[in-house]
Amino acid sequence: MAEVQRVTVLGAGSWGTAFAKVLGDAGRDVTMWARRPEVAAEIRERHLNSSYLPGIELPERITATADPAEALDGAQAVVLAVPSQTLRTNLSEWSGLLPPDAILVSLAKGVELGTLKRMSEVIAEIARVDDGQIVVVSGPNLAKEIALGQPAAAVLACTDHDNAKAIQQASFNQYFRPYTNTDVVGCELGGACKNVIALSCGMAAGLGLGTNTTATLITRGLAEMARLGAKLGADPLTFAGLAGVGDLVATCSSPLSRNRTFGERLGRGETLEQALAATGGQVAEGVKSCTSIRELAMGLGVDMPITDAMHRVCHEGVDPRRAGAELLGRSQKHEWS
Ligand SMILES: NC(=O)c1ccc[n+]([C@@H]2O[C@H](COP(=O)([O-])OP(=O)(O)OC[C@H]3O[C@@H](n4cnc5c(N)ncnc54)[C@H](O)[C@@H]3O)[C@@H](O)[C@H]2O)c1
Ligand SMILES: O=P(O)(O)OC[C@H](O)CO
Repeated sequence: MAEVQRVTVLGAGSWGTAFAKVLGDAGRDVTMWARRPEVAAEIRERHLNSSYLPGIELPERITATADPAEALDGAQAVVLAVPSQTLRTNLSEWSGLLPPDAILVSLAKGVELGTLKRMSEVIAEIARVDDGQIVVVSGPNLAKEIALGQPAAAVLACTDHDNAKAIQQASFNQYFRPYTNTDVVGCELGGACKNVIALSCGMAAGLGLGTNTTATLITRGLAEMARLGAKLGADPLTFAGLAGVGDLVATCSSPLSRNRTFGERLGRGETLEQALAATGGQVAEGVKSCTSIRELAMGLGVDMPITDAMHRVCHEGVDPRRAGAELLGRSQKHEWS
């Protein structure tokens, strides 16, 4: 297994920047690509990214540029840290610049609208690489907490165990503990589905509901993501791990979660447009993934009632209170049917 020392992070948003810090604190040489030249300059010259992680000092070994060719030169691993729905377009622009043997690391948690592909499937298609060259990062990783150096674990999923190990070696440090996993399907579905469930938990909070409701949504959310995973060949154990329960608990309960916050605004009566405006341009993936995951599930005959409800609230104008009442009014069933 070759040691990974030179890493490029494409995307300087919240998680891209926090993950770059993880790598820098693990002793790697990191070059970030930022879409806005002023963000690149601030990272390079002042070791700050005040637009996304105000007050966080970045390691001196992180540099940044707005030129993707410069960023990718000599990279042994390339971290893709852009939103799910723009990954295809972003990567199409970069694919000719990727060093051929570089391990591609996916941070995005979503399912592509239209194609219904997971992120590693989009990467394999656009970068024309074997799936063993793609490592998926998932788990309870709220960017701000990680950037503050608060302890957290993550999963690095790859069909090629050596490549997962290489990124594990490159990223573990005093506060970040990554585990390897070979269940790419389960880890990606967990990461995408939990965003939708976090929307529902936020919505419940916005409606003034308490902990029993949150726990019910988390647990039944877990049941519906596990049903989808089973149909797509995921390992059921994955959903009991960091990419399943772990990420659900973090995202569904933290006020730092963009998805939970978005749902809370809808629950309080804001419109989709008002909630979108309040994100300040940061991505709440569940708002789009509720539609793609619902379509994926429907095509496979998998029942995902909470995801369906979130789609109808976000995109069909259904009132959150009515969506809640309809969820409760469905026909009675066995817990595991
Ligand atoms: N923030 C977190 O705590 C966190 C943790 C784990 C996973 N993730 C996932 O990582 C992915 C990236 O999240 P983030 O928090 O860094 O998002 P963000 O919204 O904070 O940043 C997105 C970055 O992508 C760039 N970008 C490039 N092309 C873009 C385009 N066409 N439209 C919009 N942005 C574009 C933006 O400039 C920005 O630097 C998401 O899928 C998210 O679910 C986020
Ligand atoms: O802020 P959110 O809702 O995008 O969630 C961030 C991470 O995915 C938590 O693991």
